Amino acid sequence: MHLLTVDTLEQAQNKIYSYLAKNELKTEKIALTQAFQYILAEDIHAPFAVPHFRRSTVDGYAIHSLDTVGAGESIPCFLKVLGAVEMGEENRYTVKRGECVYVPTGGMLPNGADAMLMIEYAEKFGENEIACYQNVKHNQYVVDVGEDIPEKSLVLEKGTILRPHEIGVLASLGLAEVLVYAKPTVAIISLGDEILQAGERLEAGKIYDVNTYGLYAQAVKFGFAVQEYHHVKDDREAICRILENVVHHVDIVCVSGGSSQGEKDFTASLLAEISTTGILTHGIAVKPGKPTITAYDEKNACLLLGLPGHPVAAMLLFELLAAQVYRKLWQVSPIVQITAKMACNFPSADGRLTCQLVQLEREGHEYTAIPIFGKSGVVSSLAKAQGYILVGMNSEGVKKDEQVCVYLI
Ligand SMILES: Nc1nc2c(c(=O)[nH]1)N[C@H]1C(S)=C(S)[C@@H](COP(=O)(O)OP(=O)(O)OC[C@H]3O[C@@H](n4cnc5c(N)ncnc54)[C@H](O)[C@@H]3O)O[C@H]1N2
Ligand code: MOO
Repeated sequence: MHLLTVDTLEQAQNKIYSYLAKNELKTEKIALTQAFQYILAEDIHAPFAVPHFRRSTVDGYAIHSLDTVGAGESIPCFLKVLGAVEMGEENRYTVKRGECVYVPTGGMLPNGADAMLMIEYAEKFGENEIACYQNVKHNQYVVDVGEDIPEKSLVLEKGTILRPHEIGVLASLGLAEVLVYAKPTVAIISLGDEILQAGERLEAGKIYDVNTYGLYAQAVKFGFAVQEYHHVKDDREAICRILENVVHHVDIVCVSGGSSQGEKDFTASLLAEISTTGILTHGIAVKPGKPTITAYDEKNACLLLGLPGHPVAAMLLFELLAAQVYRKLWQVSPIVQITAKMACNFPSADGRLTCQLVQLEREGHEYTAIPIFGKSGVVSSLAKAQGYILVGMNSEGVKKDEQVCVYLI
């Protein structure tokens, strides 16, 4: 009888981390248009203040706010119009007391003026005058120099995931390129005599390949680049050939299936042969995902993961191992979690950390987490889930109505 000696999830993660951390993280300069979902590899300081000139936030007249003290709907004050600031042009005017200049939204404020009067509260009066029907406050509708981003301030930190929002901020600084971590390249190798590819005829005993596509999308979601994917039958020689080949040109090899101890489960022995470290972990105290294998090839700086064939386990373990360890290396903030109330009692697995997929239901301002029961081979549970909860290996479980952290997926 051969039982797996299991690592805790943390031990398995730390082993991988210690090898990956020996290599310098690869970075590259990329165009801002391509930067979505990359991770920033440098702190960004503002090279200049944003805005770098005082701007109006409305269409109206740049004025001295003190001129409007006491003005209102029935008692206007009168201001002389000097002219208009053109959009995108440098201001040429100086506004003195009793004067004003027309400025469009976003235009440059003239010298002297300290506030904007919206055109809705102004009425043309004669050739060069307006009647002002509002008591305008100092700085009203004006964005000061550096009010948005002060010069030299830290705008974005290294390790920030670039969403459209951060890309907009970088664009405001006039940056056409940005230094990011290069996406680690991934090869996915799905094993199994029973696996069919989409488009092939469904036959008794066969199933369609889920893991190649699920892992592909997981990799993209977490900032990796899938370089190649292969389906290989349970033939030791064939698997060995492909592993020996891909290990030279990707950063991570994800083998799906063959992780357990069946007659045709070759992953562990092959990863032991191919890596320089031998097997780092075979068996993690986590449910699902127990038979997961890790190894590292120092010659090619390649992480080797033997993920369980069951799709729920394969996708989850990719997240817990590859994604979380790389996020730690990149110093990315942890995966977003929300608090929810447990819908029912939920037991823990004996001596294993349980990662339980849950559905979220909203009641008013609170969320309820409903466990999705199903074995880790049940694919439909993946699409129902919005997140997962972790139930500690030494915990007795979670009680109904207890508050839990839900990691969003
Ligand atoms: N005697 C034991 N049997 C099993 C154990 C054990 O400890 N002792 N562990 C079970 C657990 S837990 C898991 S998880 C699986 C792990 O299996 P393998 O990694 O060896 O994978 P396979 O046997 O090849 O496949 C398992 C299951 O997953 C399906 N599969 C595989 N690849 C795909 C794919 N690309 N797309 C969709 N589904 C896939 C496969 O058809 C099997 O149903 O072992 C248990 N057994
Ligand atoms: O890892 Mo297995 O997926 O526990 O079912």
